[in-house]
Amino acid sequence: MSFRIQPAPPARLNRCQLFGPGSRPAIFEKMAASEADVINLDLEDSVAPDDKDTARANVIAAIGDIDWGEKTLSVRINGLDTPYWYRDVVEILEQASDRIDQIMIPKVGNGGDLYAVDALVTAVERAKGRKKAIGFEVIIESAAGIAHVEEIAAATPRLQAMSLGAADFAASMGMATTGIGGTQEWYYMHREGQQYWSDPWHWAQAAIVAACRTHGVLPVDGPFGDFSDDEGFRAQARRSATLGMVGKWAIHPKQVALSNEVFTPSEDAVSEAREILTAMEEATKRGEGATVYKGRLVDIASIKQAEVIVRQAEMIGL
Ligand SMILES: CC(=O)SCCNC(=O)CCNC(=O)[C@H](O)C(C)(C)COP(=O)(O)OP(=O)(O)OC[C@H]1O[C@@H](n2cnc3c(N)ncnc32)[C@H](O)[C@@H]1OP(=O)(O)O
Ligand SMILES: O=CC(=O)O
Ligand SMILES: [Mg+2]
Repeated sequence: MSFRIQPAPPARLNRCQLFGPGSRPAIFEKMAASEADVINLDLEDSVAPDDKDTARANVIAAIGDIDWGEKTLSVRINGLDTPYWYRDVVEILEQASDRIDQIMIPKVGNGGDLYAVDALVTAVERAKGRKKAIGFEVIIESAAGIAHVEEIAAATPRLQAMSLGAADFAASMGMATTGIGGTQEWYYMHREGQQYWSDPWHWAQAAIVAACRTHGVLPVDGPFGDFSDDEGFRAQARRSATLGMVGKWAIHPKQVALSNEVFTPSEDAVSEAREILTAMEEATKRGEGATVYKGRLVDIASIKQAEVIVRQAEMIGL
């Protein structure tokens, strides 16, 4: 309980973030033509060390040269524990066109990491007279990141979105898996000869959602590595949506439609939400705070739940 009003996150679509290596410019036009709401041109882990400079140059050129439409355009820079990151920030902000919307900072461990990047970004923006302030998005993908998740969410007004990076997260936590996201073979309960799989990502996702919602940041689920497993992707994305996340990464173009499908409310969900709002309007006129809709309780909290879905539908134009 608090007298403070929960801040609204940025009012933009973030159902799918499509990634592509900055060292592979042949796919940039395909990324731009995709149905993803956000494009992440990667300078980090999908780019080999010897290709870092070329990838950076490719990305700087592509930001201005390619028609990215209405998409949010983001570049994932290298981590603060590498020799590359400062050059990523400086060269992008000195040389790339204003079309870039965000930089994504991987492996953040505390609020101080964002302070450092913010200081550098602010200095370059001022020096170059850049009019459009760049936004930040971060990846929580380490033990330190999840331990300081709320501090990170509160660290800078530039922060727009926060993703869970299942691959690095698993490595940092020492998890016994090489799978990127999704069901993990050993994470099960056993009862009467049956195995019941549980969700090892749940607690980290819930912590991210809570930190994000407290500070008006968009919570996003990261990669699902097995791009041949559509049902696995769908199940992971549905769990994320149920927990309050607004979208998911695609590390292959075939995952874009799956992510958009899950994070776009269905016609039935939208009409039900609208009906709940109507039922509550009528209840309010009768002086009631609670009423019955399709045999179940709806009350003032139901208005807020329904509004989440209706707002989402309105943004998408449904
Ligand atoms: C853990 C993390 O950090 S995840 C984030 C970082 N990782 C990444 O960015 C990886 C992004 N994905 C990729 O690099 C690639 O999709 C790979 C390596 C997984 C697979 O690449 P390919 O072997 O070329 O895939 P595939 O042959 O199935 O591609 C099918 C088509 O999609 C295109 N394509 C492949 N990846 C992408 C992409 N990310 N965006 C747009 N188009 C793509 C291919 O060019 C090909 O196009 P075509 O039909 O016109 O020839
Ligand atoms: O960067 C993403 C991850 O899963 O690691
Ligand atoms: Mg990572």
